Amino acid sequence: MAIATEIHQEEKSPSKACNAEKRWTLSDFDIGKPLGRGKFGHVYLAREKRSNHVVALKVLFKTQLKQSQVEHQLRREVEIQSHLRHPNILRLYGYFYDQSRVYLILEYAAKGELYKELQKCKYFNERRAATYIASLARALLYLHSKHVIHRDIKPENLLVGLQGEVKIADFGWSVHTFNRRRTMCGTLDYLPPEMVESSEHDANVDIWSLGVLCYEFLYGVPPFEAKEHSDTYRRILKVDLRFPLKPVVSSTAKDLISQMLVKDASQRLPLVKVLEHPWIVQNADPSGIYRS
Ligand SMILES: Nc1ncnc2c1ncn2[C@@H]1O[C@H](COP(=O)(O)OP(=O)(O)OP(=O)(O)O)[C@@H](O)[C@H]1O
Repeated sequence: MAIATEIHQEEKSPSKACNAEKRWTLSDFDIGKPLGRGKFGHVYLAREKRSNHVVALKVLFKTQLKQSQVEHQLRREVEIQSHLRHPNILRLYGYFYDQSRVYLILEYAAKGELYKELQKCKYFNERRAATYIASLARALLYLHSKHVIHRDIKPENLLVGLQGEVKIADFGWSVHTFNRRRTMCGTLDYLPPEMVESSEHDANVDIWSLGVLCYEFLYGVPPFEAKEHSDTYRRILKVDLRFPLKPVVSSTAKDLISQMLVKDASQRLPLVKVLEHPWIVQNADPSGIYRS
């Protein structure tokens, strides 16, 4: 399957192909219905005219990007995401811009946002949660092999493809790194202890977030939720992990969560072991697609 970036690249000489993304313009697309809006702009369903490929076109306003000083972050996001190729990572095919806007050409995730599904169901059954967690563990393994740490895994950043496959969609906080990082970022509920303490962190931060996500999938709320931010921080630092009686969750699932939510980052269950954990083996659909 090839969107026109790839088709164009094949048609052009190699030197021109290097700049393939820069040659897109709005007139290359038929614009369809709005898919949603974010902080910095709108997302539309669109079709690339030459290839007929359906995509999601994200339109960002330069003034808003400048005001919020996120141009650097966006550039990093585009640079990282455009090089990734994995079934559980949303493709970024290319980008272009005009005087007032930046356009991102994204893979279309037909089933929309995962957190809406979670809100609808309140919590997922174990087969569904395990299928998503296994897919995400595979996607994170791939990212880490490319020295990319995501740092912001949470339901709001996950989309669902046509077949029901989960896709990591937002790379705003990701970093390409060979070193250990010391930057403070991410959303409170999913912050690992070493990031709360602003100390050095590495790819193991994503294992922590996967543990938080697994808990939220199964219980419908994140594990360290509290009314005050300071209390959430305190609960994270203590790893104040409690499993409610309802909904009923298997002890193997709780075992996996407990092995991912470990304060010492180096002691968290490695992603390869997550995939071998009995709860994943027994519950995850190997196809990565949850069928209700
Ligand atoms: N590739 C996509 N396929 C399908 N729907 C999408 C896609 N990208 C975005 N959307 C929809 O458009 C909405 C807005 O997306 P966008 O990424 O701009 O904002 P956001 O991630 O929700 O918020 P923020 O601006 O805080 O990052 C999403 O919530 C989703 O419903």
